[in-house]
Amino acid sequence: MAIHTPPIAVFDLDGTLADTAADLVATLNVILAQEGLSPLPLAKARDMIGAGAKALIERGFEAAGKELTAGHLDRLFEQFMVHYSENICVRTELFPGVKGALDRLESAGFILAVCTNKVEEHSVKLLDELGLGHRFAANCGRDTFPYFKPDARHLTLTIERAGGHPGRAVMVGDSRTDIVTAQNARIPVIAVPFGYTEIPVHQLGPDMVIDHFDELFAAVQDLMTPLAA
Ligand SMILES: O=C(O)COP(=O)(O)O
Ligand SMILES: [Mg+2]
Repeated sequence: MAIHTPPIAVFDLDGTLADTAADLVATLNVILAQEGLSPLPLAKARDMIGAGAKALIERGFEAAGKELTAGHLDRLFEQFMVHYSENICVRTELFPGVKGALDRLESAGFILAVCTNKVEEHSVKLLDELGLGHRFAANCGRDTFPYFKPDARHLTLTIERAGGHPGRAVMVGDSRTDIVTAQNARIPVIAVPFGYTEIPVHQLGPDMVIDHFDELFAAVQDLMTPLAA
């Protein structure tokens, strides 16, 4: 690795940078209603987020007691993507402290990137609407590469595209998918406990858990100091 390679922090999007559940579940409920099924409460459906929109539809229909054929799922997925794109930032908000934490990392010379199982177009659109579009050197979705989380290459290729190096990287995420991805890539991972996961994140083996973004910089420093030494 070049001695001057700047450190990089890679963020998951849904449940990590932004609380997207209300808008994702609202779209899911439009699709369920269209199929004659009752809406799912937000509290029940939020933990179904994290493996992409298709998985969310599958999990939603399973919870509503209806099986889908592959063709039917594909058609509903198309409809979901159109409706969600038009309603991507109605109730979605950044989690507290995100902007300050990004500022802190940037002023310490970190490259910032996003690695999400949202499709890239939606990730770009949402981060623009949240006023963060310009902050990330790479914004890589489920369809950016032929690989997606938990495949380590989604993360390592995001790092490469952003101009970073896996040996000077840290991942921040909210789910088992993120933790496994980072572990597969041998990159340290910090978990946030306020995202979308049925199993509490501290039980999923992250290197650290932070309760608020105000704690991120210190956690990153702790994890990366030995790497930088
Ligand atoms: O499930 C999704 O839509 C994407 O989730 P992620 O941003 O947590 O990877
Ligand atoms: Mg997530």
